[in-house]
Amino acid sequence: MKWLTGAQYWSSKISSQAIEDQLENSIDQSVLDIIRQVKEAGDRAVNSLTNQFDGIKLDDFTVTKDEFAEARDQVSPAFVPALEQAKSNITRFHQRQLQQSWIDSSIPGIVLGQQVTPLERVGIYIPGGKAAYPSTVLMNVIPAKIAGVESIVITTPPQPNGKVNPHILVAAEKAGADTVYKIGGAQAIAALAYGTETINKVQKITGPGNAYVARAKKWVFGEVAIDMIAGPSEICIVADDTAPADFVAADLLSQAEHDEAATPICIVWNNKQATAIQEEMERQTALLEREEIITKSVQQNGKFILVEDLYEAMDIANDIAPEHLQLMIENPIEKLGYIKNAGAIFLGNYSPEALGDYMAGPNHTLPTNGTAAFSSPLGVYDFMKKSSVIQYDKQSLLNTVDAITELATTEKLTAHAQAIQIRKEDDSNAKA
Ligand SMILES: NC(=O)c1ccc[n+]([C@@H]2O[C@H](COP(=O)([O-])OP(=O)(O)OC[C@H]3O[C@@H](n4cnc5c(N)ncnc54)[C@H](O)[C@@H]3O)[C@@H](O)[C@H]2O)c1
Ligand SMILES: N[C@H](CO)Cc1c[nH]c[nH+]1
Ligand SMILES: [Zn+2]
Repeated sequence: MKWLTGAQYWSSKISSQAIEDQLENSIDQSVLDIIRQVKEAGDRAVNSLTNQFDGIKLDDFTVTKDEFAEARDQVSPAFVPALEQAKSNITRFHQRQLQQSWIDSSIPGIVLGQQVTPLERVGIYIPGGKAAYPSTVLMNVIPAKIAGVESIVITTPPQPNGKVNPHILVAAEKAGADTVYKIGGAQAIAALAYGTETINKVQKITGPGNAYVARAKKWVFGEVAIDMIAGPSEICIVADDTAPADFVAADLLSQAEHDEAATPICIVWNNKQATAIQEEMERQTALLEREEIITKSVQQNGKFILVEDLYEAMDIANDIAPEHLQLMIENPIEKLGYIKNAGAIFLGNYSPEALGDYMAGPNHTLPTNGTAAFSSPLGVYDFMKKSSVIQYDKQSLLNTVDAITELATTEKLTAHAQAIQIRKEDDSNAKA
């Protein structure tokens, strides 16, 4: 982990941005080339890109019924009840997000309302490069189902044997996805956005992925809707002396293990505490399976930020706007009001991010890379759109003629004024 003071944090932001910009440029070049290939050559391009990036030649990307059946036999007996438990918690939480259409007719002669309609076709990206994420299947498909989306398709990278990870398939089936395609990376995003011979163009793409996936979503936005930029995982822990060093270390490592680009950050105001956490991290890393990935992510992106006090810690956390923020401090709920920017906020020593990743119920698809400053967790609302409803009776319209005419003529839009005036004239003719 890199050690910084609060002052160094604020001044380091400028130089690190330049490095990030360079990185994004090189990823953008590859991503734009991939998108162009898929747009021009459809399935043929998806085929050769899958061969290039996933090392497998596939004739057909669609997961078959036999493959679903095979997957059911491959998962351990304990997996299905664990999945069911998570499904039940995620469903209960997300049902509260369902928005209803409404009609207001409280003003006589006027009906106004908002009609809420589910999207018809959505595509969900499920990461599958360095690890497979059945939990992410639940987190994306369940809100889409609750919203009432008709067609839910999943794309996820094939494994070297040409199959999809069986846990992803079992989760897809349990959550109610319609089709799963074996396509990963930016080529999957392009196929969903523009359609190919095999894949129907969708209306919206949701789901997290690595930097290629995240940038591809950004580039296809406009052709389709996207949920957010959910890229490599981030965890930021604000820890006071009451936080057990081994818990803090374990939580930082839990997100570092996602990939080399994951970012663990710890903000403390006690040097001794930071040293204890660092020692714990080293001890625990050596015992973990994904030691190599963890070490890279910790060395490249990890930070200890040593600040003056809790309030400076919270200022910096707000500035980072992390995907996940853990407040491992005394009485954390009392400080909730200070936190403005975070995808998910975990309070206390017994609410580790891993709880939210799998089981608590709130969504784990969250804005990353500072975008939590202006975006929200994935939810049922991401799978619904709204139409406004307006009905005026004749008298109510006539009551507004002068005001509308004034506004329309101010904008020099006389055809707008005419569309209103014609109804007034119609009324005068009727009376004459
Ligand atoms: N924010 C969230 O909610 C959330 C949830 C789960 C996972 N994640 C993140 O998702 C990410 C998953 O990443 P992953 O890599 O394991 O899986 P992934 O499925 O996102 O990416 C794998 C694909 O990337 C493409 N790819 C790899 N190298 C490439 C290259 N050099 N050029 C072009 N394309 C290339 C390949 O097509 C491959 O199929 C991690 O960063 C993890 O932190 C985020
Ligand atoms: N921490 C990830 C979101 O950044 C979600 C996840 C899935 N599985 C484990 N973790
Ligand atoms: Zn995680």
